[in-house]
Amino acid sequence: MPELRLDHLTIDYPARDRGPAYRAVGGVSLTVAPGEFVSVVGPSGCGKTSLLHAVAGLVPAAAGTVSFGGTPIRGPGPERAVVFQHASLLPWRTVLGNVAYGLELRRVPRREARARARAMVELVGLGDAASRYPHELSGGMQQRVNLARALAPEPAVLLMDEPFAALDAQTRDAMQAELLRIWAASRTSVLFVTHHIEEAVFLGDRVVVLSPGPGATVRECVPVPFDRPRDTALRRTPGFVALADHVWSTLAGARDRKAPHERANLETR
Ligand SMILES: Nc1ncnc2c1ncn2[C@@H]1O[C@H](COP(=O)(O)OP(=O)(O)OP(=O)(O)O)[C@@H](O)[C@H]1O
Repeated sequence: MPELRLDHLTIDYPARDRGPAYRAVGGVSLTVAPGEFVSVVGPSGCGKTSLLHAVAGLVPAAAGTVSFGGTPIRGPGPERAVVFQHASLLPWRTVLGNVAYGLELRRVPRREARARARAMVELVGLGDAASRYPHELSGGMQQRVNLARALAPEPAVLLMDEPFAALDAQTRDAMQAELLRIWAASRTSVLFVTHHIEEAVFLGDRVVVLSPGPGATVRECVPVPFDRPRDTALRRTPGFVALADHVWSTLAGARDRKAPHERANLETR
């Protein structure tokens, strides 16, 4: 199975006037093994989304490379699927129709597309809502459809950009547990960008902490040693709290530990 590799990835944005380009990402090296779940955190504006977009093939590398299975990535490809924060479903299509849509675009025969879409809709727990329209769904249900739509073409890598940021805390917790269940069943690799440290630790095999921009680099790669499957009760264990605290300290670059309310302020934009 091929691995995703970022090798000294550098991302520049051209200046609006004649000034120098803005270096958002300044040489990030990272590998994501087949089936691995890697979380990415970093200070606001450090270049997390830019990094994800470069892996998706939506933003070019100014220097360095992104490759999948040894082949350089130069644009979007079917082996990589992106899940954004907002589901952006087609309002005139049902849940099933939305999930089948991407397959139909890829010229998968309609019957097969519907069968595969049906399986994905079941996988994300929306079997009973397959014929509903997006406006009849809660935010959490819409994100499940978004996830099913991304998974339907059976990508090798799932690129997720704060997919649960717009959800309330309870739904977010439920969706994290759901994502782990779905990931375990699909065994895709996941690169997951989030502002939320507990989320990064709960989900990931590793948490990659980026430094502040401009020119963000990897400050630390923190292994997450907790067994799987992970239960939501894990979040309350001393080991989890200590690891989340370590990630937070690394992110803040601070030696002192801040009070939880200060930490919450840092995690939100
Ligand atoms: N298309 C663009 N043109 C110019 N500058 C951009 C563009 N996209 C992003 N940037 C800049 O690059 C930097 C990194 O942005 P990016 O959105 O990747 O960071 P982020 O870590 O995902 O941000 P946040 O934490 O706020 O979600 C920011 O300073 C941003 O203003």
